[in-house]
Amino acid sequence: MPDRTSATAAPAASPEALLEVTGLCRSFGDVRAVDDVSFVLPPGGSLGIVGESGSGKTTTARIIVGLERADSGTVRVRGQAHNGTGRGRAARLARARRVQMVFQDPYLSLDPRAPVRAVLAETLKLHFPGTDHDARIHELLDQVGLGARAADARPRELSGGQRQRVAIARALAVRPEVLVLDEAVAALDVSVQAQILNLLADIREETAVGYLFITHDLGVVRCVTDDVIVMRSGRIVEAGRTGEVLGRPAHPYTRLLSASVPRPGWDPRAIGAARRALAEEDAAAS
Ligand SMILES: Nc1ncnc2c1ncn2[C@@H]1O[C@H](COP(=O)(O)OP(=O)(O)OP(=O)(O)O)[C@@H](O)[C@H]1O
Repeated sequence: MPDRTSATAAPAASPEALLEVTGLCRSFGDVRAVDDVSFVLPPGGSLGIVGESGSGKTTTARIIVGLERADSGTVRVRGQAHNGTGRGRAARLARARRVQMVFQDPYLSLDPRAPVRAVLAETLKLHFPGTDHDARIHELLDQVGLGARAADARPRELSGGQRQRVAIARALAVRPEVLVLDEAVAALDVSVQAQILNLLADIREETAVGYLFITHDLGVVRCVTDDVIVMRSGRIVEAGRTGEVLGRPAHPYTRLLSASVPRPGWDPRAIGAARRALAEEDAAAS
């Protein structure tokens, strides 16, 4: 089996990195939510973070966008420190221009009563005050496949997929370098999910924005990421090229995640076997 566990535990400092996370740690009481997490996202790359519920994916994402503080470790965007210092308004806006986040539920992140035009204008005014934003609003709607008519709709009048397009447009409004997508398609039905994933692939090609995809869905990871890290109990247990990690998982935990996905010819007993292998590995490690 390939050893993919040590390569990412301490990535070499890379002048080419778009996003570089090094030795990130965060505990809540006794819970080590994020435990020495390090990875590199290259410019225009797409990296998936997978793991079961509670493995530390969201806490990692929240630290990267500045919604949560780290106990230790660094986050750098194009070599510049992105966490820790600079809590003032200007520093917060500068951080937001570099890294934006799209959440699972656009209902919670969008004001349901504000027309889409106002949602986008608010973000544009905040980051680019004193300019006329009409043309940019139409450009953004076009970019996410919504017609100009959507500008006057309120989020509650839109479908789930359309709302998520608005949330993506709002994130793109500041021309971020990194987009963190936290279970961004999990609430959508599969056909709409596919449309949004296609849209995100097109946007990456057009803009060279880098993606950090937080998801528990290995199908999503397979579709839209180049590289993946697998988290368990706050730690990275495996990392590498997505096709290789999912095609030939090296760690018993990754094998368990993979065995848990129903597919043609799938035998649910594989889950039991994978669980036993993981328990054996845990026992040997303790
Ligand atoms: N604000 C908090 N206070 C206390 N514990 C927290 C807090 N945020 C996260 N945790 C704990 O940290 C661990 C990691 O949580 P996190 O949400 O990062 O995992 P996750 O992999 O994103 O899970 P999910 O897929 O369910 O969102 C969990 O044990 C969680 O209960």
